[in-house]
Amino acid sequence: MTDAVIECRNVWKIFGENSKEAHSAVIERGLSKKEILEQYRCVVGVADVSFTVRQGEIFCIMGLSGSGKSTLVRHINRLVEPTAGVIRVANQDVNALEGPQLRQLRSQSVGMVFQNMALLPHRTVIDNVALSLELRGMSRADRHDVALEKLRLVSLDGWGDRYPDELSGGMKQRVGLARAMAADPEILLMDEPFSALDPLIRRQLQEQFLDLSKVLKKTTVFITHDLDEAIRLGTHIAIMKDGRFVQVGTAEQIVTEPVDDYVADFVKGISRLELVSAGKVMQPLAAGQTPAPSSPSVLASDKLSKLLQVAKEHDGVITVSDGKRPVGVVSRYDLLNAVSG
Ligand SMILES: Nc1ncnc2c1ncn2[C@@H]1O[C@H](COP(=O)(O)OP(=O)(O)OP(=O)(O)O)[C@@H](O)[C@H]1O
Repeated sequence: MTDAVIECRNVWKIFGENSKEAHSAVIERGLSKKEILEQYRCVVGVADVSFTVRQGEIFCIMGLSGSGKSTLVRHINRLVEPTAGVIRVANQDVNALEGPQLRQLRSQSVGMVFQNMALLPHRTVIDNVALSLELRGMSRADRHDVALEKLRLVSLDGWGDRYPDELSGGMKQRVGLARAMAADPEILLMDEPFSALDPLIRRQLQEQFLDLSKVLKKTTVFITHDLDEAIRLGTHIAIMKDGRFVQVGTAEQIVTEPVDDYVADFVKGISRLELVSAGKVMQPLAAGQTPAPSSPSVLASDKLSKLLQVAKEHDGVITVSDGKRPVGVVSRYDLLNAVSG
């Protein structure tokens, strides 16, 4: 599709001197990460990963430590070169970019936000935010205008003249976000940007980021260890293991249809109430079947929390409609089953 902003096709990253031989061996003989290490002294960072992120989407990548998340994401601005595969950003082959085009990709098209963003301690907050604009040669007045606007977006107006060590951890992260946005990149790569923060601040920053994302329509790849965060933010979620994508889908798909025990372990204990929809848990109506007219009705897109509310007030089955006509029913048994997973 034309609105794909990031496309990765069959990307492999194998670290080590014999990476090409190791890559051929893994393609021909399907060796595991462990076997590649033993036989070729190479580490598989990313194994045959393909994905597309469209304009305005937030693509979340999850996986245990060492599963390859950071290595994969760093291919997008070519901080890492692939052993094989193609990475396209805004229809450009990233690995074919040279000198000025590559610099442009890194400084203007793609912004990065990390956990513990390093701010420059001897610069004020506003001068930290305006850094990329200064490097581009923008005048002081103009870059301060842009930086002030970005500080406002992250609710830090009034803090521009302070120094980083006067700010809390959460405020520093917000300055980091404002700095990334001041460069106005089309793409944001976020590597666990909120994970060092306490849960309340983290939640606030997530909400702020979601709001900004809707307004600014940035295309984002977001690494997180926290499934709640991925569910809250992600248009799609990918689960990685040993360099591979084990499953890619919406939060609802990942939680209700985990493809294996590894994914099932990730989603264990996640509340389904705001995630799973009536359409997913209903029994479809058979041809000619009509639900009792007295049964209460919800929409197929309504979540389990809504079904529970309705079930508190009515004993019988609940009708599910597509907005025009009934398409299924949910019994108490179906509902309890869906809530307990
Ligand atoms: N420069 C490197 N040289 C050799 N191996 C590397 C290098 N960078 C990463 N690796 C290996 O690649 C694999 C993936 O690492 P990566 O840092 O991408 O994982 P991650 O999922 O981001 O982990 P974490 O959640 O801990 O940040 C690991 O086995 C790691 O040891």
